[in-house]
Amino acid sequence: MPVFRTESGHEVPSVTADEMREVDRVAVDCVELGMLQMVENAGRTLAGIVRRKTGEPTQIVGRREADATPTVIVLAGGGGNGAGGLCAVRHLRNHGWSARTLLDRDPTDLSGPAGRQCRILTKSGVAVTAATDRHDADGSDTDTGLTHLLADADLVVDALIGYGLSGPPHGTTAEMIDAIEASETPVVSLDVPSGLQATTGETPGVAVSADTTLTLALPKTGFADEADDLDLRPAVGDLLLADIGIPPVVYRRVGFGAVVDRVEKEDADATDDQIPYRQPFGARNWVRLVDVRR
Ligand SMILES: NC(=O)C1=CN([C@@H]2O[C@H](COP(=O)(O)OP(=O)(O)OC[C@H]3O[C@@H](n4cnc5c(N)ncnc54)[C@H](O)[C@@H]3O)[C@@H](O)[C@H]2O)[C@H](O)CC1
Ligand SMILES: [K+]
Repeated sequence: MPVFRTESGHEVPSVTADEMREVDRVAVDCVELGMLQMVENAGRTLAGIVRRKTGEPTQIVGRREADATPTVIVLAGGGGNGAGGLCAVRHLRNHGWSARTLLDRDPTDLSGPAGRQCRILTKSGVAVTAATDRHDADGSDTDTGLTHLLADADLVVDALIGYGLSGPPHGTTAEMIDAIEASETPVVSLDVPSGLQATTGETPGVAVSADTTLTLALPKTGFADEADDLDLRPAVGDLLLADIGIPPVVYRRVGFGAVVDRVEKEDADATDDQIPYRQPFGARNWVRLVDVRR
């Protein structure tokens, strides 16, 4: 199991998609942390990273006028990953960023956390549309029109698919991944670059090549390439880890991870509440992961 390291040398164990699902389950069932709370923490941190990357509305230099508003396009799917993207749109707009979102499906097809985040946006007067609903002046199809839209943006957020990828991306989702790949606009992927298997790092079909990946709670095993001396996969880009508020006792209950084991051995008599699993975040709610060891 690859162990990731922060810039200051703090070690963070990685998880497979199934282990992450188990962390989620324990967080919800045993600690009563709500899925929507975790989504909110993910979306808010994502918005913060996007703001850092695009600059204050009055401070942008280079591509735009000094007083321009940064434009961010969030491409969102229908699962937990899309929910985080929709949440980030709200936080970006609250801070004055021009953020809009396009879904890989009709908004009426959303349920669960994505449905809730979508309703919060629409009830706040923010339009949420399917990428296929776009009617471009030049009559171009979804794929081409979307590529133009992305090219005009300052940053694209990829919140289409996270650790829930099942088989090669298909339909509108695959077209949206193609459009991201065809544009040269910087991409921030939420949790996992869409199309990449979180556990193995394989790409069964089209996949996003991210400039930055903001992964949630713990890094995923597939981010390190077993065949290439555990190097970070280039498709992950700059790897950041977000704190989504999961308390250490959840990781202990799930009972995985070399780092967790080692900490337990050092403090074998500690009770659940005392296990000193050291969160790597320090004073911030995200941290950069720079390398990996076995
Ligand atoms: N503790 C956490 O880590 C939390 C993670 N969160 C986020 O939730 C996702 C996982 O959510 P889930 O709903 O299980 O799956 P996804 O959103 O990744 O994907 C489901 C979504 O994708 C579609 N889909 C799957 N495969 C394909 C395909 N081959 N082609 C097209 N579409 C596909 C599927 O139909 C669904 O719509 C995790 O990654 C985090 O981002 C939360 O923030 C809560 C806590
Ligand atoms: K994603």
